[in-house]
Amino acid sequence: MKPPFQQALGIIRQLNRHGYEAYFVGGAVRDLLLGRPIGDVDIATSALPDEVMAIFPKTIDVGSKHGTVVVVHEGTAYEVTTFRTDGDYEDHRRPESVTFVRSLEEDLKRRDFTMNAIAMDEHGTIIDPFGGQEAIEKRLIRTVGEADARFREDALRMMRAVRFVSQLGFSLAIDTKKAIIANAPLLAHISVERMTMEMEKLLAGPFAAEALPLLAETGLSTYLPGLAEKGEWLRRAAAYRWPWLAAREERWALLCHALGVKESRPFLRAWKLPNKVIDEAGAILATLAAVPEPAAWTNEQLFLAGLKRALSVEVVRAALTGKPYEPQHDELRRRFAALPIKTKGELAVNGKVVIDWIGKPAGPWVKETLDAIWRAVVNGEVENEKERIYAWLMERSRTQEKNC
Ligand SMILES: Nc1ccn([C@@H]2O[C@H](COP(=O)(O)OP(=O)(O)OP(=O)(O)O)[C@@H](O)[C@H]2O)c(=O)n1
Ligand SMILES: [Mg+2]
Repeated sequence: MKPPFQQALGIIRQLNRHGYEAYFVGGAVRDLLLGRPIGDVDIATSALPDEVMAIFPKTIDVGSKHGTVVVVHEGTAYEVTTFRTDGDYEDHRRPESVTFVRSLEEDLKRRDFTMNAIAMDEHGTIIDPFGGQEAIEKRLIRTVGEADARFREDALRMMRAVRFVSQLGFSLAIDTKKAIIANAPLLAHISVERMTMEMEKLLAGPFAAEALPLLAETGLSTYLPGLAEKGEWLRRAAAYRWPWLAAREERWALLCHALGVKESRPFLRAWKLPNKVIDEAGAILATLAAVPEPAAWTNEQLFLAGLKRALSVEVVRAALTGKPYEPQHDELRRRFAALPIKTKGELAVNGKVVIDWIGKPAGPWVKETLDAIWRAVVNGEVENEKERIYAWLMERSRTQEKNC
């Protein structure tokens, strides 16, 4: 058996030895069949949470009420979840209570999509009662059983469907798509945080250009933060090279640009993103506007942006225009390396030195003077050396006096 299943096999065997059924389930089995990199390995079992905790020496009760116990096995944590059907759904979010069942098939039946409802036993045998493998072969995202019911249970599944389109390049099965269109308003019951997690996976997928217009086509965008009026823009977002982007800040910046968002801050705040992401995406957009083409970077702009952000700006521009970003990146790296200083901290003088030289009490003039100094250094007008800067500063005040 392949890693990482091999490492978790001991848990399945141990449960089997105690007379319980146990299988690998969910995304890991799907990704194994797809030949994709495998994420977290999840295990489903007929053993009740207490029974699981009694068998394994190291367990963490992360939600035994919902059936989930974390088993720490050879240093790795695995979620082991008792076969269950979800109880009553309130507000179309995941349920308050669950009912434990003793059959695998009942457990698989409550899952979202057929490709996610496949199990694998300790011998690597696939158990696929709902045609998940067939859906994978046909590259289709199809709900297990009645689509309306699956989306009413947890409305976030509709976002998951479109996110899988972006990650896998699959299509939505006709009935599944129809049900999303019909149930899209239920998304209003879902917390922004959960929507944002799906949106970030969607934006990072290799097929984001196909998934974004689908948000508009299905009507989901009507219920997403700041996207209600952006249907036409989302359709046009298909033209951009989303997979070229490497960081979440770049993706959110491109989304703002692609949607014609005038003020990125309130838009990104509505998605409840961390301030660091909001700030960086805003800074990328501001610099993109200030530097209208790759050849237009001044030394000062490059210094202020720093190399990392400058590269982000060019990759976002490239994603918008479709022109390759490598030549711009090479040029920016070369120019940044040639800057005499990379940060203001590297300046040979500081505020205290300048106050000593000029002999005036501290005030806004200190920052103004330091700004003039780093600009002169970055532009090659003066060497980053104390005496040279002193001479340059004296010369500057002479000319300034003359001009007054
Ligand atoms: N709203 C949801 C979320 C999850 N699941 C089920 O729980 C499994 C694990 O959920 P999760 O890890 O959230 O998703 P994955 O499908 O594993 O996707 P990823 O690769 O992003 O983890 C899914 O495969 C699916 O069977 C579900 O039925 N409904
Ligand atoms: Mg998973």
